[in-house]
Amino acid sequence: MNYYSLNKKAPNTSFKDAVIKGLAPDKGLYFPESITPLPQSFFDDIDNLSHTEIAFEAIKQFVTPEIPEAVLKTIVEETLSFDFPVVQFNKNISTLELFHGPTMAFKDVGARFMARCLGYFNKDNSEEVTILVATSGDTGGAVANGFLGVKGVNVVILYPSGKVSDIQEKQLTTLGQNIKALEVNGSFDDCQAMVKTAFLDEALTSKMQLTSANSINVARWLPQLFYFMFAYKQLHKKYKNIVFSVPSGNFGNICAGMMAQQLGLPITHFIASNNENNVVTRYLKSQNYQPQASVQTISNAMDVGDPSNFIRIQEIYKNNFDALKENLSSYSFSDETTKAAMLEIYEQFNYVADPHGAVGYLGCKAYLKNNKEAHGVFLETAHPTKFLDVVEDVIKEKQPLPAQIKAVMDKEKVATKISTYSDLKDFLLK
Ligand SMILES: Cc1ncc(COP(=O)(O)O)c(C=O)c1O
Ligand SMILES: N[C@@H](CCOP(=O)(O)O)C(=O)O
Repeated sequence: MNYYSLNKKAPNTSFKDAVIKGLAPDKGLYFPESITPLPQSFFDDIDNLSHTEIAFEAIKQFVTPEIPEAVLKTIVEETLSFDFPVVQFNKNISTLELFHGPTMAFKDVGARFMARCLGYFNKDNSEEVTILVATSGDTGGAVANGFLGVKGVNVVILYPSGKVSDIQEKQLTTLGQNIKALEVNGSFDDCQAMVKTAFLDEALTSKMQLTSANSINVARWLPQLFYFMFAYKQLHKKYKNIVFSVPSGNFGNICAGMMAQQLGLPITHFIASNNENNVVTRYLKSQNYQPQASVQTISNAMDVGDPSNFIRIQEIYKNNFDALKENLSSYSFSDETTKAAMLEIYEQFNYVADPHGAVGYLGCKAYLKNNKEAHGVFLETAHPTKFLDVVEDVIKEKQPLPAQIKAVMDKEKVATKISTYSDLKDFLLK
């Protein structure tokens, strides 16, 4: 499959090149040249397909022939070595748990898939790649884990100082080897802007092959479309009118869901559930897209003021505001409302939600108020113990720690503090 740049000022390129470059030379995000819906028989037969068979069929057109089918099968099998269960709360609401991977957030799938694609492209170790990642909390840990020890790959993670949870910080600063962490005096948007600037800085790109493992990169972004198919498989016999509420920050996940819908998955509607970083909620009300400096919240991984992927969503809907509004609702919630929702979920359903999932739950409820016939699935995007302080404070109960969290708790943080783009450049050139 070939990809074009959404800035339309760079040549179209192959999947391989799009993955290795991350961002197009004109600073645009790559987007597939075509999207061919899957045959109806795929959806009719979905109950008989395993997760890996579903994933293979769904992503094949986007990555072949650069990744041969036999290799793709192995990549998908290795990527999806954990579960994606749906937990039903009642006849109107379910949650899809996306936190059963090694770093307990939904980023594990994209990071593991991309690591294997890059590993395949660099199988003869001919070219060293430096991966730059900006994280508001979870991408960093998932990428660190996914790329740890991968030959020929150096990973540099930028995270906003004091704005990620303690566990998230441990996950991205303690692995060592080919993983380096930079603690940035700024916000996630500052980290993301520095990364994008680096891609276009010839003084760097002439000396090293830089790429991204954020959802900018098509190999990190597209595998997220699997989740929506896995949920559909578990629910479609009971419910015909399925809507997804996606806790959103950089809008990669919800945009991947829209790609699943383009492939023919019968999703009735999407809900972008936001914390107070709500550029998209405001846009759907005013038709005026106004990114703003991010504010800090308890759902910190969604503290994004200028989401990268909204431009891909605009592309899917051909910049038609009415068509987008028909398929997407968006709501924004304060920390106080989010905490109240965490308590409500615990008391009513005996379920411990993390703050991001709780925002998704609230979005679901808001939409269902006027759409009572729908079944809402909110994505539980991270395990609650990644946000231990908030969760235990709200539900007033100690949480048992999963093995993945225990494994990093007592490790020593190693990070270099930086403040400006020139600090990043110096670090990379050292
Ligand atoms: C736990 C969690 N929920 C939600 C999000 C938002 O996802 P996206 O950036 O794809 O919108 C993130 C970060 O990406 C996250 O880590
Ligand atoms: N919420 C993310 C922010 C980056 O999102 P990405 O999907 O573009 O990597 C995080 O947890 O880091």
